[in-house]
Amino acid sequence: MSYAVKEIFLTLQGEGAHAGRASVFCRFAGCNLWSGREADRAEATCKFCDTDFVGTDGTLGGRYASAAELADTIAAQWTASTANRYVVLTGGEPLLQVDAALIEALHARGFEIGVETNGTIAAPEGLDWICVSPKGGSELVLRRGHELKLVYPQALAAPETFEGLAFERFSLQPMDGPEVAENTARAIDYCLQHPQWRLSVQTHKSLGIR
Ligand SMILES: C[S@@+](CC[C@H](N)C(=O)[O-])C[C@H]1O[C@@H](n2cnc3c(N)ncnc32)[C@H](O)[C@@H]1O
Ligand SMILES: Nc1nc2[nH]cc(C(=O)O)c2c(=O)[nH]1
Ligand code: SF4
Ligand SMILES: [Mg+2]
Repeated sequence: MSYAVKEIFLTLQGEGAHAGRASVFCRFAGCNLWSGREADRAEATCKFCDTDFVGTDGTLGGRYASAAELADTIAAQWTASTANRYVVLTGGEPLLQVDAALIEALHARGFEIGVETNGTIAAPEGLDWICVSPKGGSELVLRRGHELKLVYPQALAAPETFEGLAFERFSLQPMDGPEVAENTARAIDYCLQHPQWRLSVQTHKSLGIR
């Protein structure tokens, strides 16, 4: 299988339970909940996306012909010693493309594998940290995992809907956009009143890193 990748870069995980962790990000092209074109945003299932995942024109973007080729490119971005290697597979929607061959190739190179997913597609075996971020109006297929990270507020996805699911960690992430200040205040209030949830701020944005 070949892989369509938008960009690959080394940064700190900015969000959720692993915030602050050195990570190679592999952003796959394409998503099943939005075309990525502004003209289609109003009709998309997911309308608030903060990411350009269209095409393969980003840093180290391209079509990778094999799992080994993609895993080698990811490994080449890791500048530290081989200890604590961590890769975050994101997108776009990574589970449209991530398969057993890629998981095996990344593990063989010493990586722990995290994934950021919208939860609408079943996950292959072997992922080390599955972070599910449900989108109102879509069907949630991944109903257990390591982290559930809800962008807040969403009209069709109240936190109460998810609080009984089998996740180790529940993160509430203020929706970025024109109302981020108000969304952040509301998320803080929600976490104070519902301590099952922990606030996830997008630290990379305030730090000015990718
Ligand atoms: C760009 S998505 C890619 C992975 C996957 N498609 C998903 O939605 O989880 C990465 C993360 O950014 C979050 N996100 C996207 N747009 C956001 C926004 N405007 N404000 C806050 N978080 C956002 C998503 O919910 C997800 O947790
Ligand atoms: N630093 C940083 N952390 C992130 N965590 C999740 C991201 C994503 O777009 O999936 C992201 C991202 O784009 N940058
Ligand atoms: S599901 Fe993820 S990648 Fe797709 S449009 Fe929504 S936030 Fe963006
Ligand atoms: Mg992002």
